[in-house]
Amino acid sequence: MTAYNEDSIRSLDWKEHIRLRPGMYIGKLGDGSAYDDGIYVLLKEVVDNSIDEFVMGAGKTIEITVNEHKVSVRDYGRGIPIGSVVDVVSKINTGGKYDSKAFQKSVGLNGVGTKAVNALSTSFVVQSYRDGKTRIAEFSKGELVKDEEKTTTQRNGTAVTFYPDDSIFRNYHYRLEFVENMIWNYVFLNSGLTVNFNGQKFVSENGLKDLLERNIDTESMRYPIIHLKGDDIEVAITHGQQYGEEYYSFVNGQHTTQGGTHQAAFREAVVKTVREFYKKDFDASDIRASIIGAIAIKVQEPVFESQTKTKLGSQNIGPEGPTVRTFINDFVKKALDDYLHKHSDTAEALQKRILQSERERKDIAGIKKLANERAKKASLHNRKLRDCKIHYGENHELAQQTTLFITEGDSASGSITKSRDVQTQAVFSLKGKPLNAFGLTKKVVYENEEFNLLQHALNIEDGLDGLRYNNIVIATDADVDGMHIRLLLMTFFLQFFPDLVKAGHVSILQTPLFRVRNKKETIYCYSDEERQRAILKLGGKPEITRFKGLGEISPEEFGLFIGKDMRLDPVILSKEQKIIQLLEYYMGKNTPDRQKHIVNNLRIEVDIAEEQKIAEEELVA
Ligand SMILES: Nc1ncnc2c1ncn2[C@@H]1O[C@H](COP(=O)(O)OP(=O)(O)OP(=O)(O)O)[C@@H](O)[C@H]1O
Repeated sequence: MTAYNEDSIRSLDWKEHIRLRPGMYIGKLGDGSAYDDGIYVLLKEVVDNSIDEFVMGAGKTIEITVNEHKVSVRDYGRGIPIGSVVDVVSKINTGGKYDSKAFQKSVGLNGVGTKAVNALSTSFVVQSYRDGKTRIAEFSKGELVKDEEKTTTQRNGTAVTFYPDDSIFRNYHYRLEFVENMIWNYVFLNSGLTVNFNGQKFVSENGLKDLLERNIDTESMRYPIIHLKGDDIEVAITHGQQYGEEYYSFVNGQHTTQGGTHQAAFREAVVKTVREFYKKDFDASDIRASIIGAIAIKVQEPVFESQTKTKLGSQNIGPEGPTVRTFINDFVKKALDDYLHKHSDTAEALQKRILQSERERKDIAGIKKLANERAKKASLHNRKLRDCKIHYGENHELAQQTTLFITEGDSASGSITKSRDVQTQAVFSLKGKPLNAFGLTKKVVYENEEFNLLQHALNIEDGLDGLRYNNIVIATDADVDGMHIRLLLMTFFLQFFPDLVKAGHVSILQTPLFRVRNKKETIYCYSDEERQRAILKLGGKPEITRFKGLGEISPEEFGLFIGKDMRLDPVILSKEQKIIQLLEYYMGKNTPDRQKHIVNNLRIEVDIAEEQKIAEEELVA
């Protein structure tokens, strides 16, 4: 046993602590391929401060520039008081928001945000402009390297520029699609605010109504968006054509991607109000089918269930307020009921939609029952699924990391099974190519054994609430067959579970194309460019191996690619994307260049194009 005495006791200074336990401050590390990776939290911590200035009535415009590795934010707020510029970003629990009433409905008043960004950046520069004076302070990993004060003619405000530390965020790069989404959410939730992001102007007049319009296929809407606003609450609702429900929820401007008490109350309140309005005891699932809703509320001292603040746990609106549930229910009941009374066309369309869902549900009730019995039996000895121990949604610090790999072929699934982390990583093995689900109805999800078991493994039959894994990772070979399986799986998800894709749960596993090594070092390369860099780096004549399929990679080696340095390519739907058209285009029967289309629209162009090229070369050879 090692000695335990005074010398064993250490006291970390603030930056050491943040760098030792970054997860405590900013959640997941990761390379930026998931929307909830830490590098986006860094960005948010800085922008949130500028938003607070806007909320205080200072500075209607915020300028944000993000490239793959660097973030700059300039606001025209009041500017950090010149004498405090260094302290507010480098002394823990230092801030100007503790006593202010104006900030009571903010997401965090801990005085921690910028310090975390500072400590986790190789370079962090903060500059305040205030009444003719400016002070600029520069840090590296939290260490002050420069501090200068001079006069200025620039407008008041604050500018922050930082580069996340790539020894902590390995191989990271900002995905601009994710950042763009964040920016949109900021402007939807702050009317009157203009954000200039990478030279483009973002502004919203109609808040959550604009949000829904941006996120859904407006042509498929069953009736015009219902948009209701009250004190500290705003909601928007419509019904589309897609399977599943889709919600966007916010608390004090924070996007609660995992929902929470407010979202649950909203779902409940809509059902209740609708039933009362039509005086019919509709099945809740028929009212909710294809619903697309958004809700934003303000709460005093909100309580979150996770440290990344993605799930609201608050039971009450504030220390003296009503419960979240009562508050939302009262508002929806009155406002939605009023609205339906005043808009009979909408009321009619809504009822029609509910009745249609009811018919569809009854149509497949028989087969559903059978399939569920089958799945129950199968899950007792479900050979397709090798489960992990922890699941998403459980109150466990590793719940965010839960991952289901969907693989094809015995060798690949064997490798993953052997090298995975049994705590958080599960494997679902497909037997050959899945069915092309394009154009089929939900019935097939029950009829087709593979789909049925997959649906049960994920536990998403009745919506995403019970989802068992945060990340659903398609892990197929990078050849033509593997690509085809990928497309088929994406078709399945896009068609029947678009909410899963939109919520950012689905991605594709990148595996290295090459291994470059000498006696001392091994570098795995995911592109030709990386291979060239590796050869330069190692010098001499390193050994170069091309990996052709997942099956060729040994389990030991595979462990490296699904561990800490796992690279994922998220499946992202862009705003212009209409799922139905998209599927028609590339999974329909008569479209010769559909592959090109999916490539562009799913934003994984580089990889597919590259893999396609390689696969074609291989076929020729
Ligand atoms: N853009 C800004 N304009 C004006 N003041 C700022 C700006 N950015 C930071 N500050 C000041 O620095 C303080 C510390 O900011 P920091 O982000 O570290 O913590 P916080 O916002 O107080 O709390 P949280 O931990 O929730 O982020 C703020 O309270 C504010 O007084």
